[in-house]
Amino acid sequence: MPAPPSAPLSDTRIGLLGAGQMARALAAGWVRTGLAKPGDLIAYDPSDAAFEAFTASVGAGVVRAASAAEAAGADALLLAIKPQYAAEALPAAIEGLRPETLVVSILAGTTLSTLAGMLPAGQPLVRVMPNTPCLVGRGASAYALGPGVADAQGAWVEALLSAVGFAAQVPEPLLDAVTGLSGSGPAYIYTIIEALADGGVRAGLPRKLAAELALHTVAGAAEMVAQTGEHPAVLREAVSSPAGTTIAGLGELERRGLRAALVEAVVTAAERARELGRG
Ligand SMILES: NC(=O)C1=CN([C@@H]2O[C@H](COP(=O)(O)OP(=O)(O)OC[C@H]3O[C@@H](n4cnc5c(N)ncnc54)[C@H](OP(=O)(O)O)[C@@H]3O)[C@@H](O)[C@H]2O)C=CC1
Ligand SMILES: O=C(O)[C@@H]1CCC=N1
Repeated sequence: MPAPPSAPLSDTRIGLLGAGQMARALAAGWVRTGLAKPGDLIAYDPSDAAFEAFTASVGAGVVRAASAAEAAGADALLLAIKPQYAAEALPAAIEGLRPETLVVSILAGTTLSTLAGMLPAGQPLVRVMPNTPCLVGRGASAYALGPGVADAQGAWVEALLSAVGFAAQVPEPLLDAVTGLSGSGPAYIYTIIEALADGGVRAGLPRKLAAELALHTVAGAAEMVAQTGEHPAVLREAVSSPAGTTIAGLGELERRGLRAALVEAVVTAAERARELGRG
């Protein structure tokens, strides 16, 4: 099997080191969009439960590697373990790596330079920060190319990420901020959806209806920003009648600091990514 990117995406075998939440979201997204077949994916994860969940999401036919080295023998290797385990897990994978194998890391905080120090000299390496909505084709990912990566390999990564959502190439120092915003961001939005639904219930709505209205309100508002191209403030003003309900609700959000809380959440998560990178 030729190494990426000379092979068509669909003919490239992708090894995965770690088959947990994020590996599952990416792999299932690739299969869902027809970019990969389950049999193209060879995953190593010591956890039976994680591998079973991986197979259930991605599809029958995914290959369970018996060792990290076996997964690393694919055409590209996705590093999808926790950053804290990298130093311990990578030596076993390196035994199976070929010099041309493209290593794609999604480890929060772990820099290209740290990873390169753990891999054979000259190993092509890309650092990516995806997010779990890749599972449904609505991911938001950013990536930075390592020094030895050919343009065509960068294009391969861009295609891999674009298949499951938005993707942007960035200078590596921005990736910790990306982690704080879009990597962790789905969790902030799930919290907002949950809280809106709770508010609906407090205001008297049945729980199921409140949950549906909260979900569709968030999805619809995001789609309005995407489709109209308007600044969110313009769209917010269009909802806010003078002396109306919305301005009363917004006042409460300002008093209770929602805006500042979200800003600080992103900044604090980005700082945590930097801390993880320092080991
Ligand atoms: N979850 C997210 O939203 C995002 C996560 N990331 C990054 O993705 C990476 C994975 O995160 P996530 O998927 O959430 O984590 P998970 O814990 O869900 O997945 C990691 C998996 O790796 C397994 N594992 C542990 N040791 C090894 C090993 N030596 N070899 C192979 N597999 C091993 C774990 O098993 P066990 O549980 O038994 O230890 C677990 O099943 C992290 O580096 C994270 O920073 C990036 C973007 C978003
Ligand atoms: O919480 C974490 O560390 C990972 C990285 C980005 C999202 N989840």
